[in-house]
Amino acid sequence: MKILERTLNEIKELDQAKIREAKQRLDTLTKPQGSLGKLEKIAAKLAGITGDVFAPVDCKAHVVMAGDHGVVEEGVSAFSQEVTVAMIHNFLNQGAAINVLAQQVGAEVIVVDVGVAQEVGVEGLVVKKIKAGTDNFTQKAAMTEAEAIASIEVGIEVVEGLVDRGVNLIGTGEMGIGNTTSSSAIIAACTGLSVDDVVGYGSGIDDKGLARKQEVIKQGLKLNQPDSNNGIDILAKVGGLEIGAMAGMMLAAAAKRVPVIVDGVISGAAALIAQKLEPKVVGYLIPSHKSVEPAHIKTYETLGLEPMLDLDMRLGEGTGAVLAMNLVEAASRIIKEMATFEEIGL
Ligand SMILES: O=C(O)c1ccc[n+]([C@@H]2O[C@H](COP(=O)([O-])O)[C@@H](O)[C@H]2O)c1
Ligand SMILES: Cc1cc2nc[nH]c2cc1C
Repeated sequence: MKILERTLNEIKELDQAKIREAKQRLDTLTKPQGSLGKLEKIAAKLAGITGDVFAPVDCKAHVVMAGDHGVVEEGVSAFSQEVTVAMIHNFLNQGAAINVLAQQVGAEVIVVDVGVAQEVGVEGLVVKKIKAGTDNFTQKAAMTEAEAIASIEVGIEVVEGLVDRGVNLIGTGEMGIGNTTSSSAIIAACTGLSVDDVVGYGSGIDDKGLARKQEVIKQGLKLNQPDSNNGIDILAKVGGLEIGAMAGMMLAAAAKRVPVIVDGVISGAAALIAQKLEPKVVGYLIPSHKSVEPAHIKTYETLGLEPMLDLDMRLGEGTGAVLAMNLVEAASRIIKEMATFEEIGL
C-alpha cells in the first residue's frame, strides 16, 4: 500500500505552460496551422507530460503483463488457460506478433508473470506472481483487496525500474485467457454501462458463448456488487492481476512524467481503474488503437481520449500500443526537426 500511496501522491497535473509553448512552436513550423492533426496534439501532450517541448522518445519499452482468470471455468473463452503459458514461451522466443512489431520500432519487450495459473519456469520471464490466477468471480471475489493492491504495485515497480534505465516511452500489454470477461465486468462497473453493451467476442467465442459470457458477467456483478467509485474494490471483485499491474504501470508512468500508451480493451479497463484511483493519470495516457471489442470505444470516451488507429485489431499483447510508438516518435520528431517559416525566409 505504501508504494501505491506514494505513487498516487506523486502524480501532478500536466505542465500547461509547456503545452502552450509546444503549440506556439508547432504554429511556427512550415505547414498550415494544425495540419498535422493528432500528431500535433501528441507533440503538445508530450511537452505537458515531460515538461520538455523537445522531449526525446528514443528509448522504448513494452511490457506484457500475464495473468489467468478463474472465471474461464464458466466457459467464457474459446481457448484454455494453457494458451497463456504457450504464448509466454512464444514471447520469450521472439515468435509472437508483439515481438515482430516491437522489433520494427526498436522497443524492448519485457514479459511479467503477475498471476499465471501454472508455474512457467522459462528463462527471461520476470516472475512477480501474486497468486496462481484469480478466483472465479461468479463464486467469490476474484482476489482480495491486498492482492489487488499488490498487483498494482507490481506494475509500479516494473515501470520505476524502466525509468531508472532511461526508458522514455512505455507500452502496456497483456496476455491472459479470459481477460476480456474481467475487462468487460470492470468497464460495466466503472462506467455504469449495461453488460450487454460492453461484452464482445474476445479472442473468438460464438454467439452462444457470447450470451453465456454476458450471463456470467451479470452474475459476477450481482454477487460481488463492486463499488463504482472504488477502483481497488472493482479490481479485487471482478478484475485480473495483469489488469491491476497495467493500472500500476500507468500510475507510475504518470508519477515519473513518462508517456505511457494504452492498448486494447484490457489495457483500457486498466486505465479506468487507474483513473478511479487518480483522475490526473489520464493526462499521461497516450491512446493507440480502437479494438474491435465494443467496450473499448466506450472506455476511450470515459477517459476522454481518442484512438489514433482503427485497424480492426483484437489481439492484445500490446500490439496496438507498439504500433502507436511510431506515431508518438513521429510527433516528437516533427516538433524538434521541422524548419520554421522564419528559417526558410517566409
Ligand atoms: O486487446 C484487445 O482488445 C483484445 C480483444 C480480444 C482478445 N484479446 C486477447 O485475447 C485474450 C483474451 O480473450 P478471451 O476471449 O480469452 O477473453 C487475451 O490474451 C487478450 O490479450 C485482446
Ligand atoms: C493464440 C492467442 C494469442 C494471443 N495473444 C494475446 N491473446 C491471445 C489469445 C490467443 C488465443
